[in-house]
Amino acid sequence: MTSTIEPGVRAGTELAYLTGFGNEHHSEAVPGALPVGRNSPQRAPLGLYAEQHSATAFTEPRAHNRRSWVYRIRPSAAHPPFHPIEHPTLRSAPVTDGLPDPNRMRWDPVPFPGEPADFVDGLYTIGATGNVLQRAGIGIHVYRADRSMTGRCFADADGELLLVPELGGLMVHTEYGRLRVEPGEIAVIGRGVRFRVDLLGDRARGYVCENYGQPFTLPELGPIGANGLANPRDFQYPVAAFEDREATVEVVQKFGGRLWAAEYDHSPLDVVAWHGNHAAYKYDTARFNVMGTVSYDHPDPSIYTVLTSPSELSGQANADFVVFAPRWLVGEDTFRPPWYHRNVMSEFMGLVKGVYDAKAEGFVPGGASLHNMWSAHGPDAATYATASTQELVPQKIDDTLAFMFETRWPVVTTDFAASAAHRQPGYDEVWRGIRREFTG
Ligand SMILES: O=C(O)Cc1cc(O)ccc1O
Ligand SMILES: [Fe+2]
Repeated sequence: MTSTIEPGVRAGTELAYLTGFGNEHHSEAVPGALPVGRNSPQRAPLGLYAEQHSATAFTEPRAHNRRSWVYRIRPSAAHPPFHPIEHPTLRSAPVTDGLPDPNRMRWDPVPFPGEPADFVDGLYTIGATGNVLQRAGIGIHVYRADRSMTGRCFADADGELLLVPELGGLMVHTEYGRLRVEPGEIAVIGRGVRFRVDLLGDRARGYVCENYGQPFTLPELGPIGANGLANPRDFQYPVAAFEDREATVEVVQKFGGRLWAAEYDHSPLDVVAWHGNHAAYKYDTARFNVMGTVSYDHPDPSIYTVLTSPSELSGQANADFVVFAPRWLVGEDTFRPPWYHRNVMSEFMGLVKGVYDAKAEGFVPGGASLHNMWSAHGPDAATYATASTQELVPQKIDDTLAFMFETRWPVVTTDFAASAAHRQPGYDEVWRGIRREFTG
């Protein structure tokens, strides 16, 4: 395992978590670091600097408001100028070198870069939608890394980052503390939170939803009731852990669709204590309480929503994160896989492990598919043949995890993803073998 602590670092505490989605959490790595009864005393305890970090406007309703107070060794304001840097495979919306494309698309896993790459180097944009400067839409990326970030931190001012590891575990060191994330788990790094990623193994790969819009929250449950789907208590936030490190650290931030870098003379992961509801968190999808039919028909996949980023149009999400987790299928007189459909929402799918029940082959872990708005899709020919004739005994879908980033806007693919060698040219063929069965 790569070291989780850089030289000269003093980590405040053991790896531990605070539980509860969106709670007013509080944590101090050194006893007495957190002020009591006020956010900004004349002098903060232990010679720390108080700083507010907001993810929502001050005036947003309480139910949506996200902000935290951090108590740090140096205020974030103490930094040199940022200068733009290049990144060959990272793009933002609007994607100007791509085309909105009605074709169904599928890709094999993106190859690892030819040269050593950390989490930031290996980012690769498949597509994006909306407008990064207007805080609407999403970017869809893959990360590929074969080395940890050393002497380097990253922050995204353009969006919060939902990470879906597929290969290899990550230790994510954030300003708010550390998250250890393995495939099967997800992490969300709040907008503007600085972090660096260490690999727990030799290589790591996964998917990223960069959410330019409103922060992810839990979906309403409606008639489901007070419990179910992703339960709030299963979301884990880091305890404070800081780096007291006087050395050159390159801080890279994504701002307005570009990367900017500045050379700090200290680690910005120097928060000794914090309280609030804007941070970073993780969730184990094995905890997802899957709902499904116990009578007939395949339900709409909205019942698999883990997190949603609402848009200003009620019910039409800026982004939904949906998981297809292990579950029992028991529907009677029912075509059990997803039905054939055309959808206003655009559907990007990835696979963490196993086989997805709508695709008998070709959709592989680390691969991806994009079914843009109203593009007709559904089970491949082999899946239809099996599911329309098999005996309908109770069946467990097991050892699998597929997921979907769904958005209300069409996704524009980057030119390099659309023309990539790992794109499957014959994807349409999976539906070609569907036979005419009309008997009327
Ligand atoms: O297209 C897909 O495979 C995703 C999906 C799954 C499902 O169960 C119902 C609808 C849907 O779009
Ligand atoms: Fe679909």
